[in-house]
Amino acid sequence: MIYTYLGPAGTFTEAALLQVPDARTSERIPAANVNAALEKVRSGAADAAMVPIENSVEGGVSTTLDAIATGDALQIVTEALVPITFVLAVRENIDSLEQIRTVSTHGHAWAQCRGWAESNIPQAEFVPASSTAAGAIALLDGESNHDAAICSPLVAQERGLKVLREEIEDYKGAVTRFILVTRPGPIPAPTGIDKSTVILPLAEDRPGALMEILEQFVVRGVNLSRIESRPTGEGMGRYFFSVDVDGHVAQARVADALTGLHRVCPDLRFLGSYPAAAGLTSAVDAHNSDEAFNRAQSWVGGLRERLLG
Ligand SMILES: O=C(O)C(=O)C[C@]1(C(=O)O)C=C[C@@H](O)C=C1
Repeated sequence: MIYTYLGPAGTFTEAALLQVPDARTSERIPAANVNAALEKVRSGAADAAMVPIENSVEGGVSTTLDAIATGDALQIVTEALVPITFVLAVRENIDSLEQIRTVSTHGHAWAQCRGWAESNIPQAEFVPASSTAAGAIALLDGESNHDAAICSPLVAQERGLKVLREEIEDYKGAVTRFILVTRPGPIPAPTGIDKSTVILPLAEDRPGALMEILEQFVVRGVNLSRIESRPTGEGMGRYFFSVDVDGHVAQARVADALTGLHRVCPDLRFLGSYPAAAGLTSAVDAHNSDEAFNRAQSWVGGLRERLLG
C-alpha cells in the first residue's frame, strides 16, 4: 500500500494516518493540499489518502467535502478521530507575545484559536498556511518571515521550535475527524458499528425537496450523524447535501433508504460504508431490523407471485 496525506510530516492528518494499522510500515507520501492528495489516489500514484473532513469546533472541511463530491468517484474505507490541541511556536528572536506581528497556520486551526489570538496577540496578522505543520516548519526557513505559528505540540517538539504558549485552543477537547479514501473497490464488511456517506444533489429547487430526501431516512429509522449543504458552484441557490448515516449498506434499512433516495435523487453518489471510529448509540426499532425488512419483502413477493399472466 502507498498512502498519501495532507502534509508535510507533522500535520494532524499524519497523526490520523498513523492510526491505520499498516500505515507505519508502508510508504507515506505527503501532499501539498487535500486536492493533491486525492489526485494521487485518482491517478494511481497512491492507493489511499487520509484527509480531514470535519472538526468539532469549526465544522466541515469544505475542500474535502467538495473534492469527494465531484470528479472521478472515490470511496471512504475508514475514518479516524484525532484530539486537537495547539501551541504557539515562535522564531528564536521572539521572547514575548507583544513582539509577534504575523502568525501563520492552517485556516481551520486559526478558526479554533481565534478567541485566544484576539485576546493575546490582537496586533498579529494571520498568514494562511497549507497546513499547521507547513506554517510551523516555515519558522525555520530564512525565506518566509512570519514571527509565529499555531501548530501541534508534536511538530514543535520534533522540529525543536521555541514554544511560547501551550493549549491555546478556544475549546478544550476539540476533535477532528479524518477519512481514508481509495478508488472505488470492495466495501468493508459490516462491523456492527458502521457509517455510510452519501452525496445528494438537489435536482430542483422546490418546496419539500429536502423533506423528500430526509423522509427516506426517517421512515426506515436511519439516524443521520452529519448533514451539510454545499454550493454546487453552478449558481446562487444550487446545493448538494453531504450526509453521514449510522449503518451499513449491508443492513436492510440502509439499503432500502438508498433505494428510495435513488428514486428521488438519481444522481446521488454513494461514498461508502465503513467502520465508525467511535461507538454509535442509536438503537434500531424492531420494525426497522433486517428480519422485519426480509419478512415484509417475502410477504410482498408472495402477493406478486399470485399475479395473473
Ligand atoms: O494542518 C493540519 O495539521 C491538518 O491536518 C489540517 C487540519 C484541518 O483541516 O482541520 C486538521 C486538524 C486541525 O483541525 C487543523 C487543521
